[in-house]
Amino acid sequence: MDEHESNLTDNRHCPSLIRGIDRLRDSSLNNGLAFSREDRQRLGIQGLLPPKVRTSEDQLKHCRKHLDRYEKNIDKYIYLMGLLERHENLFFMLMEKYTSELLPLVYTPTVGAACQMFSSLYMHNRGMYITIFDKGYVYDVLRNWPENDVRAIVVTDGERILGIGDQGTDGMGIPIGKLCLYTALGGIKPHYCLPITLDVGTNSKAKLDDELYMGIRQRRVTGQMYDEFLDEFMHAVVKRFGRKCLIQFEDFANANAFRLLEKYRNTFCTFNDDIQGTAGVAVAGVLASLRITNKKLINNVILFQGAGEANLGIAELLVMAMKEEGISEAEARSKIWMVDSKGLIVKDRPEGGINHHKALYAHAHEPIKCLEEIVRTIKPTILIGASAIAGVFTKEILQEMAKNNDRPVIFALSNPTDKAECTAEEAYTYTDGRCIFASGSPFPPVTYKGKKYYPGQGNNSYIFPGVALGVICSGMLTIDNETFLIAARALANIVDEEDLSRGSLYPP
Ligand SMILES: O=C([O-])CC(=O)C(=O)O
Ligand SMILES: [Mg+2]
Repeated sequence: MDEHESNLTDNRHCPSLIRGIDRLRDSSLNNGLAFSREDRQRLGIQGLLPPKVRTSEDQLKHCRKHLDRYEKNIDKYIYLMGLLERHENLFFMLMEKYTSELLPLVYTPTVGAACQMFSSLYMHNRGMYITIFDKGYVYDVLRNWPENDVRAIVVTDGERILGIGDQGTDGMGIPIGKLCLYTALGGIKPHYCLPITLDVGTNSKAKLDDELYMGIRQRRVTGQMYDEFLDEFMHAVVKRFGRKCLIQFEDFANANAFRLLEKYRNTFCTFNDDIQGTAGVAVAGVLASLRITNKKLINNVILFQGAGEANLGIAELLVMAMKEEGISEAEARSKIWMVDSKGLIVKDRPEGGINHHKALYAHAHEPIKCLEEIVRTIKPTILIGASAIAGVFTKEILQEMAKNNDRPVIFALSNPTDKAECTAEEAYTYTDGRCIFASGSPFPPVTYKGKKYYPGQGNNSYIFPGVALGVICSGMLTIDNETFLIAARALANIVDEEDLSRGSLYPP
């Protein structure tokens, strides 16, 4: 085996059997100009490449230069995805070398913009598209995937991509991006990973009206037909790839996300990243913040703006963590308040709209609509937003948080960047530099009154690649919620004093 065949590509086929132009066309076996003269002779690729033989180091330098030529992030995304298609190993070497710089290009926030224009960017296939018209034949479609040893699938139906809503089939950018992180951060071999979009239609008028749109051109199928399709998919995955194949649900709409998790969590190897992965990262951030506020978790009052997948998932995990500090479930829930589109969630709210997940946090209180008034009344120590309402944490709200707390904890978790509840700069400025801030999408450091603050990125990317690696390595057949509390504690424990003193609740 030549020196550039990294362990990413092994145990799949016998490398020396794939020769000539096929060798260059297989992204997982291509070494580009790093093929040595001997390799070129031996593999029948002499003359198919320019004469220069480059070291991996030189290849990385070349990629870096190439990448830097692009000004717009979306163009960098296109370049990087092209590199992945041509030369997988080099792509992942680049990701490893420049992780923090490249993550926002391959993943959030750029991937959001990519999904919005995915059909018009389309150049090459990656992953599988299974449509509602394949109902009855999902297993046969899965048989078309050329790899037999798939260990993990990230699947979306594209209905709630980040905070930007229904993207239909174009939501595919998300499973692709998530699985890039499986390899780049979790070290999971690329050929173990399969991104899948289930296309049941889209309710996005922009997509339906776009003549370049690649998905099926109809409104979303719902109800029994949708459920049967999902059920067929789950069973087809097990039949095709085995019971241990991990299925990560990503960016499904709220009701389906909760319903499908309940339905499958005890019988399939599955988790929902938006509910459980986000919970893991947010709880890790909260646990790390306690080292700054010098409080026990149970001595906090936590207010959630938004009562969707992310916040309800975080709340559940916080309840679990508080119970471990010795209080009852009821007591733990009493410390958590939620706000949805109709205002503070309270018992017997006249407007109703409280499903059974939200009802767990509906306390006896006067109804209040306005978030500012809610913050003034409830006096939270921790304020967490995941409602995709940009700017909902106003100057007044941030000032109120600073008035009531020495070190207010403020998380603006919505993605991508332009959906954040407030910017890092707003958070530090309006709390006079005292807040402990984290956001879902990355913000650059902020200098306020001469001090530089480094906001942490409370994104589930700290959780899902590691959880997936653990699940795959241990052969777990189901994944309980405790897994995510363990992950949260593990993450909080590697936040060191230097991170905290820089204002960051997460490691770099
Ligand atoms: O993808 C991300 O950056 C985090 C996430 O799961 C979401 O916002 O849906
Ligand atoms: Mg997501």
